[in-house]
Amino acid sequence: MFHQRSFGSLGTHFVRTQLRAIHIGFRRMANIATTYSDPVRIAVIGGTGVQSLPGFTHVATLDIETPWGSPSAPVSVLHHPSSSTGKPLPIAFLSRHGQHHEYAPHEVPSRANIAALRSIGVRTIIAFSAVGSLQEAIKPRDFVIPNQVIDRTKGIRPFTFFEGGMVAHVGFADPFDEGIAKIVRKCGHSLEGEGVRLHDTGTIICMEGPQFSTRAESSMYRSWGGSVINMSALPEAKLAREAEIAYQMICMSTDYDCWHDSGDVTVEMVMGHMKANAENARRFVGAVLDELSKDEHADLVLAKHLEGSMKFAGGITGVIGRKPEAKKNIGWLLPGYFE
Ligand SMILES: CSC[C@H]1O[C@H](OP(=O)(O)O)[C@H](O)[C@@H]1O
Ligand SMILES: Nc1ncnc2[nH]cnc12
Repeated sequence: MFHQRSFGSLGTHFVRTQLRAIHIGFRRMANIATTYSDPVRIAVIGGTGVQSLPGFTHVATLDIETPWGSPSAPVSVLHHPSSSTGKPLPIAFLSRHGQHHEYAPHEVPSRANIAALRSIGVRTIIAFSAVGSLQEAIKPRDFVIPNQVIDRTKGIRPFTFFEGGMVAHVGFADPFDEGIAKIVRKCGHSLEGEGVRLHDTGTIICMEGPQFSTRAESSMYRSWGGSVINMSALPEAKLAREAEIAYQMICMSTDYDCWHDSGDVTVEMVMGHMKANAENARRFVGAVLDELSKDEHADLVLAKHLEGSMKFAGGITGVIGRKPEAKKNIGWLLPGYFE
């Protein structure tokens, strides 16, 4: 048993190393750059079933190391052919659960993900999530643009950049970005009738997982007014707020969790709906990027409304009390804020 286990882990390491080598080899063969000199302002985080964004021109793959470790995958820089400006719009794409869905929800390195995106200039994130529906009216394959979240994670995920000698308390009354949400809703409605059904608002219950909910929990969440349930909105949205990034989730319903008589949620169910509706998700994100690339949204995309907010939220620790390691890390995330 012992031998089997140690051989197994060596084997896994070997296979991973080989896969990485093959992957880097492909990147070289495909002539994909490993650096990108212009700032990238918009990122898409892909969730379950969205490990890549087909239909965009892949121009660079960035391996970024942060004080909080490596992100869940290399960050891809894609060019979106903007219909409004004519210039290609660079966007970053990051697969939340890794390139092959190897990170469970509680293992996703969210701090590294958000810090890595911020470090290349990202100020707006559109995050995808596969969710269970807690309301009859939200049918499988419907999209929901959430405006609230209830935290049912268990405190086992690192959830702040500010600790170890730098304290911050940032406002989180509205966990998503209403300015970005308005644009996302408008784009979603423009696709209605072409297979997209959209719910303009909703409350996400973000549970710990990785196991799905019990029937009692599912009923309780419904009685709380929850619209949908996932395992990924937090701490991602909180960390984005601390990084002064405008963050909006787009949820796609894949099941009725376990409260409904149509059958309990399974991974097959989630993946089946994600796969069947992938083209709608792609068209949806394309429409959102088209709209965000317009000059009139430049300040919104740059999250000017959040700029500088952490100087005050994070200025609570007296200069003498700031620990060098924490200061160094925060300096990496928000250069020049706390000198
Ligand atoms: C595979 S079902 C549970 C899984 O799906 C959702 O992932 P994501 O939000 O990344 O699309 C949910 O949050 C769970 O992680
Ligand atoms: N029922 C569910 N519970 C939690 N996360 C989910 N993601 C998709 N369906 C889900």
